[in-house]
Amino acid sequence: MNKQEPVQYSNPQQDTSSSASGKKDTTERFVYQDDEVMEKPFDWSQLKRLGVYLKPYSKQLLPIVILMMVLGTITRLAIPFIISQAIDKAIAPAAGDPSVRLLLIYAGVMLVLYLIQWGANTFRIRYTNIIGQRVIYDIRHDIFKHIQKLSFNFFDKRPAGSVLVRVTNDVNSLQDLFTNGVVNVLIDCVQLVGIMIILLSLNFKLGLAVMITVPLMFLVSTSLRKKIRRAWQDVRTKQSRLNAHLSESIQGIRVTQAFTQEKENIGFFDKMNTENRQSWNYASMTNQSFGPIIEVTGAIGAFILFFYGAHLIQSTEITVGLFVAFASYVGNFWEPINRLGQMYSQLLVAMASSERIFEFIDMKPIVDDKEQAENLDNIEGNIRFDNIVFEYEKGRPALKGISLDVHAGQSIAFVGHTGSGKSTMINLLCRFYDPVEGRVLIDGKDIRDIHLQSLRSQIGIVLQDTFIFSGTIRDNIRFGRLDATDEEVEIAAKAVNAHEFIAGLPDGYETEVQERGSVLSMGQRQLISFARALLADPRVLILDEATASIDTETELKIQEALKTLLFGRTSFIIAHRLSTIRHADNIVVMDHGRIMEQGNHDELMRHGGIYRGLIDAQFRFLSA
Ligand SMILES: Nc1ncnc2c1ncn2[C@@H]1O[C@H](COP(=O)(O)OP(=O)(O)OP(=O)(O)O)[C@@H](O)[C@H]1O
Repeated sequence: MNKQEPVQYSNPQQDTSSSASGKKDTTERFVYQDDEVMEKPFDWSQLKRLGVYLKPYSKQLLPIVILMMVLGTITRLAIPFIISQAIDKAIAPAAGDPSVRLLLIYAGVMLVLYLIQWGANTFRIRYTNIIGQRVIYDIRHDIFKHIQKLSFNFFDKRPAGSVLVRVTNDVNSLQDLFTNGVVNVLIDCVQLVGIMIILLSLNFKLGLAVMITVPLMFLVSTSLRKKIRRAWQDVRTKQSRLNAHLSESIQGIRVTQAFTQEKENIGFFDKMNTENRQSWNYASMTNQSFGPIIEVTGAIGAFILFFYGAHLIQSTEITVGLFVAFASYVGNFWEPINRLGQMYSQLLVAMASSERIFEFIDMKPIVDDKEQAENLDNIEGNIRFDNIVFEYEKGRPALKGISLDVHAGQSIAFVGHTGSGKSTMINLLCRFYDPVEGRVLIDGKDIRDIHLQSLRSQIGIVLQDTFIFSGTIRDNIRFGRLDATDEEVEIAAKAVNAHEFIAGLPDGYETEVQERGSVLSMGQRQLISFARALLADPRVLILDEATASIDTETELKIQEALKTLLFGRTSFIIAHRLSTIRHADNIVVMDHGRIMEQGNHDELMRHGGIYRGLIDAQFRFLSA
C-alpha cells in the first residue's frame, strides 16, 4: 500500500456511494492517512539501532544476563547426558552389577544441576526484566522528548491517536521483545546449536538421521514467514486507524452528540473494530501454522529415532542410556525451533514498531535552532515582517508578500475575513513555522538566528481555545512562570479580574481542573489564560481571538485589565469582535494573504475601505 495514500472507510450500515436520494455519504469525513509501510523486508538495521539502547547496560547488567543464560543452558543440556550415564553405568551396566552408590552420586549431580539451572533462570529473568524496563523507559523518554520538539506541521498532518499509538502500543510491543524476546531467542539459538553438536558427537549417523527433516521444515516455513509478516503489518495498520478514530471521537464527542451522530460513529467504529479483530485472528492463525509444521517434522524425527535407534541398539552400536539421552535431546530439539518460529512473528511486530518509533525520532523539526543561534535578552519589542511569503501546503500561499513595521510598545490589530492570514502572521512571529520567503525581525535580528526557547519566552500568547492542563487552577496560572510565588499568582489573577470567580470555587486556587478544563466555562478559561500571560510578563503579547468567549460585561471589566496587561508591551490582537480593537495603534486589514489597509480606527473609517465595510456590517448585524 502506498505510504501517502489516504484510506477511506465508510459506514457498514449505509450505502457507501451517494444514495439514490442524492444524499451525500456522511462517512466521507473518516479519512485517515495510512502511515504504515507495507511489503518491507525484514530490516536488520532496526535491530542494530535497538541494540544501541542496550549499550548503557553492556558493562554491568548484560554480562550477568549472558552468564546466567549460558549457565542455565549448559546445565539443561547436561542433564540428559547424566541420565544416560546413570542408566549405562549405575542402573544397567554392560558389565558388572547395578550400583546404588553410583546411582546416588548421579542423582546428587543431577540435583545440583537442577539447582544451578533454577538459580540461573531466576536471576536471568530478574535482570532481563530490569534491563527491558529501563530500555523501554529510555525509548519512551526519547520519543516523547522528540515529539515535544516537533514543529506544528508534524501535528497538522497526523491525528493525535496515531501519535499516541506510537508512544504506547509500539513501545509496548518492544517491551515484550526486550523483556523476553531477545534473551529467549539467544537461549533457543544456543540450545539448538548445543543439541545439534551433542547429537552429532554422541552418534553421528543417528544424529544426522533425526535432523534430516530440518532443511525441509525451513523451506516450508520460509514461505509462511512472508505471509506472517504481512499479516502482522496489517494488524498494525488496523490498530493505528482504530486508535486514530477513537481519539478523534473522544475529542469530538460534544459535536457528535450535538449533531446526534452517535449511531453513525458507533457503526463506523464497529467496522474498524471488526477489521482489527479479523486481521488479528488471521495473523495469529497464520502464526500458529508454524506449530503443526514443527509437530509433523518432530513426529518424522521421532519415527526415525525409534526405527533407526532400535536398529543401532540391536547392533550394539549404541547403548540404551545413549538412546534415552538421544530421545530426550530430540524432544528438546523441536521446542526451541517452534519457539523461534513464534518469536519470529514477535520480532516482526517489534521491528514494525521500532521502524515507526524511529521514523518519529528521525523526523527533524522543520523549525529548529541554528548552530550559532543567539539568546535574546530583554528585547525592546520592535518587530518587522519583511516581505513575507508563506505556504502551509506547496502551491497554496497563505501570505503573499507581507511587509509590516511594528514599533516597541505599539498595539497592532489584525482584522479581516476568516482565512485571510491573521493567525498565520502570529504563527510566523512565534516561529511555529518559517516563511518560504522574507524574514521576521525582532529588534533588527532575524528570528531564525535566535534560540527558539529564548524567542518564545519573550512572547506571551493567549488563544481562543485555551488549553487547561490537569491540575489546580494555581498550577495552570503558574504555567506562565514556574517559579512564581503563590502571591504573584494571585496578583496576576486579580489584575485580570479572575480572582473573584476563582475565590468563589469550592477550593479556590486549589480547585482541581481536568484536561482541557471542562469544569470551567470558556470565559473563565480565558481569564485564567490572561492571568497566565500576565504572570509570564512577556515583552510581546499576542491575543488571538482571546476575548471572543467573554461576555460583554466581563469584557468591559477586562478591557481595563488589558490596558495594564498591554501597557509598554508590543501587542498583537486578532479579534472578529471589532469593538475590542478600536483603540489599537495600528489596525492591519488583511485579505487573501495580503495587507489591504492599515491605520488607526479613525483613519480607516475616514478612508471608507474594507475596514469601514466590516464595521458597518457588524453594526448592522448587532442592531438587526
Ligand atoms: N495548518 C494548516 N495547514 C494548511 N493550511 C492552513 C493551516 N492553517 C491555516 N491554513 C490556511 O491558511 C490560510 C490562512 O489561515 P489563517 O488561520 O491565518 O486565517 P485567519 O485569518 O487567522 O482565519 P480565522 O479568522 O478564521 O482564524 C487559510 O486559507 C487556511 O486554510
